[in-house]
Amino acid sequence: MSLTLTDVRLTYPDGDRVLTALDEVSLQVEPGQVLAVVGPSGSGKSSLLAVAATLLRPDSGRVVVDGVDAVGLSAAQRARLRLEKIGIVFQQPNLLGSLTAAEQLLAIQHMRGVPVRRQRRAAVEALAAVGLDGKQHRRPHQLSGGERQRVNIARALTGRPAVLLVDEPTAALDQERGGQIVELLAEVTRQHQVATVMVTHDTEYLDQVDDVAVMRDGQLTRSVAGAHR
Ligand SMILES: Nc1ncnc2c1ncn2[C@@H]1O[C@H](COP(=O)(O)OP(=O)(O)OP(=O)(O)O)[C@@H](O)[C@H]1O
Repeated sequence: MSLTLTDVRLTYPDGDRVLTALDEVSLQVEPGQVLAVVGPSGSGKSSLLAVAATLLRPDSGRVVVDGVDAVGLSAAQRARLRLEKIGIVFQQPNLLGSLTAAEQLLAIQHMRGVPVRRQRRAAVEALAAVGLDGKQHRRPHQLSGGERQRVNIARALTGRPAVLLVDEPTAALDQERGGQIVELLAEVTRQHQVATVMVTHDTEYLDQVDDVAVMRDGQLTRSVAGAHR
């Protein structure tokens, strides 16, 4: 249930030249671990998440998700891999406005072909596990920003993914709620034994993660400060 990137190179066309967004990037995240990736704007963090999510195919290198080498797969096979093994938490909780918190989770299960009736109880339990006990009937506008992000995290975990990819989860939150969200991510990572990569600008929460890597000009280096656990 781990995530491994080996010597990943990704370029974008840039006029008559190419821009190297990821320059021989390697990383490994084990089940139950959170790797935080920090770095300046434009350094390649979103590109890294997109490659790890198998949304972008690298020019070269290997991306192995829970033992499956994703680079050689067709688009349809990658879509299935994402559905079965990868949970994604975006910066803005992109919840559907007309659905309740529980229905957000059920909609994903429906897309996976799981009969919805059997899943209702699991959805309520998953929401309780992220601290939303009793709020399963609320629609997004009836939840706070932090609570919406909790629904987002519960939804990403619904399919029991091997890998959780998180993009700036605290960007829309104040410091206290941001800290609580990172704490929750660390907790669910251990409970569900997922391999989590979290891209963040917020360096104040890094004491809660297992490892920190720094992205600069497309190159990823391990930070000394991160190796504290
Ligand atoms: N679709 C694209 N086409 C061309 N260049 C791109 C594309 N997407 C990103 N880039 C460039 O690739 C580099 C890395 O971008 P990326 O979005 O991965 O950085 P980032 O670290 O996530 O930045 P931010 O923190 O601002 O979100 C930047 O120079 C960016 O301009």
